[in-house]
Amino acid sequence: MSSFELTYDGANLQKENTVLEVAGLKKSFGGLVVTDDVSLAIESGSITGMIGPNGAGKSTLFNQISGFYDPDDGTVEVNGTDVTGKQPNKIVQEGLLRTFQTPRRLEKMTVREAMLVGAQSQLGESILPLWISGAEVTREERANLERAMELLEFFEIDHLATEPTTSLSGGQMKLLALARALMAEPDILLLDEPVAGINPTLVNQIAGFIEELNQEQGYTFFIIEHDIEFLMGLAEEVIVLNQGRVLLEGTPETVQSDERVINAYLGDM
Ligand SMILES: Nc1ncnc2c1ncn2[C@@H]1O[C@H](COP(=O)(O)OP(=O)(O)OP(=O)(O)O)[C@@H](O)[C@H]1O
Repeated sequence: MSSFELTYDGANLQKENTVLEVAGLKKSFGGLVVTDDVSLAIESGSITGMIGPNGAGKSTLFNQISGFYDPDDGTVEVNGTDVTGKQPNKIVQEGLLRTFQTPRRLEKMTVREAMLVGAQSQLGESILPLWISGAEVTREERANLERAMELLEFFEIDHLATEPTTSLSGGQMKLLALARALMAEPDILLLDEPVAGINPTLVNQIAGFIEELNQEQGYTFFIIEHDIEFLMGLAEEVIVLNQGRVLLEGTPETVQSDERVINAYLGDM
């Protein structure tokens, strides 16, 4: 595995050790209550998992935290700043970014271009390089290009840099989604099913990447995943969501042996 130097400085950290704090988040669609009074806190430098049955409200919760949905009630704080109801790119600027279950294919772009456009849309800034914008390449653009290539190397997809994103496999798209997310240098990354539908070798490889990013570079992760082995191997803390509510929060051992969790979720697997 190649390494890359991270310019992460934790500058956004203000509140003691808490990078994300969610209080009383509620969201309904029509008459359906999807998240119901969800409160949780994520410590800086941790890996936290979230499990729960299909339709429990996990992705909806991530959408509210990251600004893709407006909560009906409740608050979201990132690094001590209230970001409730803010646009996703503003929340990225505060240090929180989410990935999606199904990454976009980014038609007509090469992998390298997708990295740079990713950073642009995530940060709401123009960082398009010369070959896209025709403008003079600034020092910042050069730095972004360098970081893009370092990240592609880290995820071992640098050989695909000039390939169209449409030629990537599902697993390679998952790696690209992670690499693009890191362009923004978020303090906390919310990953929505980062290993769904990919082969076991790549699942292990992605677990290794996440572990390295967490342990050696200090990134905080909050991960939704149905692959229990993957999640329990990575997370120190697991939150169980059931019918829009937090059923339980605890270590992987506590959660896996809890009868309510087995009945509501694990028993079906
Ligand atoms: N934009 C929306 N409009 C209407 N209903 C929605 C919307 N988004 C989510 N829902 C509904 O909210 C419920 C929870 O969906 P959500 O995707 O959050 O569940 P989940 O726990 O992530 O499930 P899964 O594990 O299957 O991905 C579902 O019944 C879903 O149909």
